Amino acid sequence: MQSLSETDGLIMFILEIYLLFIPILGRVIATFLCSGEKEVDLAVQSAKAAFKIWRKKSGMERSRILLEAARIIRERKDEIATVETINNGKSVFEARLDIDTSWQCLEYYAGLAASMGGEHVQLPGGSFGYTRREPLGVCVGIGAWNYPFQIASWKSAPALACGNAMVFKPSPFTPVSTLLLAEIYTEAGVPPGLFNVVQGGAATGQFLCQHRDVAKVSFTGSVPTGKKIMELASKGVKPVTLELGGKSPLIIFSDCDIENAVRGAMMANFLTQGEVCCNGTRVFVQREILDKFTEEVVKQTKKIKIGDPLEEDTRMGPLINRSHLQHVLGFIEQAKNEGAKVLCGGDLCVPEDPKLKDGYYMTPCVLGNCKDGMTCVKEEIFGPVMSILSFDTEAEVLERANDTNFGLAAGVFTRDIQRAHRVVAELQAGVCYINNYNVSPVELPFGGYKMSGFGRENGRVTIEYYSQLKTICVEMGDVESVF
Ligand SMILES: NC(=O)c1ccc[n+]([C@@H]2O[C@H](COP(=O)([O-])OP(=O)(O)OC[C@H]3O[C@@H](n4cnc5c(N)ncnc54)[C@H](O)[C@@H]3O)[C@@H](O)[C@H]2O)c1
Ligand SMILES: C[N+](C)(C)CCCC=O
Repeated sequence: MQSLSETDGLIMFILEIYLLFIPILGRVIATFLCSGEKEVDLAVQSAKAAFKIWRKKSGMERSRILLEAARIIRERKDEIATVETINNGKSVFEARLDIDTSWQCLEYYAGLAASMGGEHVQLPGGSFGYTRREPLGVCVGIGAWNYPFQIASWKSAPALACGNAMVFKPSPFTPVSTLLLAEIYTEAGVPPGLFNVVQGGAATGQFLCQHRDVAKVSFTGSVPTGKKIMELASKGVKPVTLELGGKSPLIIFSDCDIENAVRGAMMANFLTQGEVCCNGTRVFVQREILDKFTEEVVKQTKKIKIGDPLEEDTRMGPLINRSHLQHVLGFIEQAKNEGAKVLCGGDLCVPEDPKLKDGYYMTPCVLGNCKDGMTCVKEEIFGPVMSILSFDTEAEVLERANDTNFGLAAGVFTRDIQRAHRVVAELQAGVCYINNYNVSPVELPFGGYKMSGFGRENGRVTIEYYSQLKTICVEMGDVESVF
């Protein structure tokens, strides 16, 4: 049974049922049963049975099934995006981009599945050794609510390509779209139970992390929860991947293409209502262009169309829930008290359409006159709030940009190619963008430095996080015993 403290007042746990509120309308659309210890065990056991079949398949066989799943996702893209929008609140325009990076991820790992292998090493006297890259077993994926379908795809695609099974727990705020992914994998031909979904909050997550038949935990969420997951997993000496929060710097030098820098800053702050882990929310602008940049960014921010995210031209929908909305507005109040200036937005927004009156909408906010010590500059807000800071020199901005416990992402806008590479080499962040922000080609690894986590998603390297290496030593002569 879930404890009431986890409900945040939004999803009300009544015995083992919870009520799902949708952000667009601010009302209940469904009820769900939470998975308890028994259901978690059933899911793990069925994944374990499927793993026995799946691990024996060749890479080519796994590849074909993943490609089929990718094809079905592409075919059902609009439907999945609509479900994601209803559940999360992000604009359907953006949700479609999330679905694109999901099927692309499946295609990418389908492409790698057949070429995963070990190496052969010649030893003296004709003896030799070789390595086998083997799956881990039943892996657990635990997701956040901001990119529900994408997170489940980014975790399951490499896991399955490597021959693992996965039990996935989405956030209880966004339980729906992951079920479509499970349905699609089944339709594509994975053995029943290979990708299982359990529903619930912290308690369900804990059962998963503690289960003795779970080989690995891949987690996306906040730093405090990440620490708990690491502690739980350590008891079973299970490897973990942690994709955690951030407070990333975006550095705009005065020699940049200013129109692109403004577009980049908007991409870095306002996707998914600002509820993005890698957002570049500390926008450092070189003093010579501070006024021009700020004026343009405020002008563009005021133009963002807020409203029903299912409408084609809407670019900002509601935040995930009421308590998060209040949390974000609280940061803006505090920023004002600490001396920041609200240049636009930062207010509750009631769209004209009466059916949206109870939704969780706010106007995107740009804060000026920000200083390094302010709370809005130090803490992850996870809402549509951009903090603008000025700087004078490269050395100074690098020091200030790195002065944080987070290290997920960073960006730099400049026309000086030497400076761009010099600066990113010094930035303490797992993902750095030059002259763009928040694009996510699945061919490139994604993940953080410092307290933003470790392990990676996407890219070739992620194979290493979902497999283990076995060494086989083969003797071709007689045993030379020392005894
Ligand atoms: N680095 C990334 O790739 C990435 C991506 C998306 C979101 N995030 C981060 O996620 C956070 C927002 O998401 P959130 O509010 O859903 O995070 P959260 O940490 O509250 O919850 C994440 C998931 O963990 C589960 N959970 C909570 N307590 C648990 C416990 N004790 N044991 C096991 N599972 C538990 C939740 O039910 C949910 O499924 C932000 O900090 C954001 O930066 C990071
Ligand atoms: C697709 N983005 C924008 C890079 C976001 C990745 C997941 C972070 O929350």
